[in-house]
Amino acid sequence: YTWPNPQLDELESQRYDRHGYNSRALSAGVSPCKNFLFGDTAGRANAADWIRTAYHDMATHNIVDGTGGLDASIRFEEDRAENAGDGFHLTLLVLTGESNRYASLADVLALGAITAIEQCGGPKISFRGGRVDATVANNPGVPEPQQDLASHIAAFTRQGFTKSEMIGLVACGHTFGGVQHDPFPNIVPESNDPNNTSGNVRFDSTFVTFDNKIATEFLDGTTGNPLVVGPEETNSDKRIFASDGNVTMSSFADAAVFASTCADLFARMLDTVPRGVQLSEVIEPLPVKPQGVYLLLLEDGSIQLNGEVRFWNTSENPNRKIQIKWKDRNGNPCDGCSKAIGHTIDQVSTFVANNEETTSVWYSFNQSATEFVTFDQHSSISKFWFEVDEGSGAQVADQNGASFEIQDVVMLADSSCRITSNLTLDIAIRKDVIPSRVYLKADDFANLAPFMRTIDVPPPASTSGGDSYNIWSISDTSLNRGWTIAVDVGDKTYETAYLQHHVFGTCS
Ligand code: HEM
Repeated sequence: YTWPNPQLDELESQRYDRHGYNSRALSAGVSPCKNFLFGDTAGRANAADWIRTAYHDMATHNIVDGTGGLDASIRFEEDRAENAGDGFHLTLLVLTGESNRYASLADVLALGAITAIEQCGGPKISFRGGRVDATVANNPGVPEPQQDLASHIAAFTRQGFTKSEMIGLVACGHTFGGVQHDPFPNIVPESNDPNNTSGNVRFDSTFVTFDNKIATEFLDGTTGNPLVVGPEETNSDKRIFASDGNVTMSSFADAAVFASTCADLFARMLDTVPRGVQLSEVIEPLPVKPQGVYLLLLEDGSIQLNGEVRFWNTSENPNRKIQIKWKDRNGNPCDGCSKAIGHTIDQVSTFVANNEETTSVWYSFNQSATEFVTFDQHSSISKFWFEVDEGSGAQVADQNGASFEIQDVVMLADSSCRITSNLTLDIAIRKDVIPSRVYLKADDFANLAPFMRTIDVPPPASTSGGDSYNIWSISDTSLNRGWTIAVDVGDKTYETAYLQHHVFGTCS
């Protein structure tokens, strides 16, 4: 995709910015893989809960009528017997906080599962974005261990999976985690282990690692999987795994076959959404990605460009020099529209999948850079790009000629300020446009899922702000999550970058 695309930019960041500089929160929840944020560390793991939650959320899908699928409806379904245990509740507690207007809770549930799998030894999984959060529960239909094989085959057929895909998906899921005593006392006896108060009995000997031991231990008879060696009535894994004469499970003795089969099945599981929901293309990392880019109208009348840029799959090079270059408001090249941008050795991040690490380096054109990028408000900016010199001549990084576009119709003025939670926003709007509406778009939450409110900004009593801009002002105490400022002009909407952590001075 082409930057800027606020939704895909945000999903790309949550998907790929895992460790180190500018890392997002999901990976911390499963680092290390045995991490469990709610006490009892030996028996449970967030990684297992996040994967199980994604499956149970999806498992209501009906391929015939198109209802159900990965849509975060699990939050209305937690009290059903088929959703026994507190894993869903605990998962939602963590993952809700990562959702926002661009990343639905359902997208974050998918990302949580992908992060857990990829980071804990699993293969890279294709991720598409655009899931829509349900507002009510779906029909029940998550398989339960005491049900017979015929009903499990029927349940997976309804979800869109064949019998061998059912065997695969159960094995891929059950390479993580286990069964706890509390929700399943008939399957797992009470535990006296002070380190494992949930009494969790694991599906395989490596319960926080993606590997094919779920299959090899089943095949060689050493498995302790409580859904294989437990009471016959609830041995659903035993019935499922053996349902094709062990053909599928035997193929998983080859670790590469297991990994590639699981990569496909997990991706299909996560892409199972209610009919009518349109998912994006598979989101790949942008090779050169600006982030947090915004314009600020300063009190001296100049405009400041703030932001950072990530160079994917790149390592440190002390000889590297990077320039940001830009064109003026009218798309014309301009003298002096070029500046060296800054980097320090802590501006490095990493991403893990397939047991391989990818390194990225970041450069800044903001407070942490040596100097700000500023320009005159009359000439302003319309697009920018980078020139990267690794020591052997400059290469252009401009999205294959498209450059990185930025609008200058609306931006925050530096005179904006705060008194505790009361923000006074001074909004600079270009004088040569006639806005039909100026409003804030503010993120909010209902039933653990994000939604957007709008707050209209009243027109200014008098005009000010220099030759090119008028200042509109509003005070608001409710902007405690992400927000943008939008301006409707004709049938176009201009919108600022998504502001969340902007630092305001205190109002005088
Ligand atoms: C017939 C189908 C299935 C049945 C009957 C089944 C049953 C169960 C049961 C009884 C538990 C124990 C839950 C607890 O004690 O908290 C469990 C855990 C788990 N299941 Fe399944 N499952 C099935 C399919 C799947 C699939 C398709 C996936 C994912 C692809 C999956 C992923 C998990 C994970 C990761 C756990 C571990 C949770 C933890 O340790 O907290 N399951 N399953």
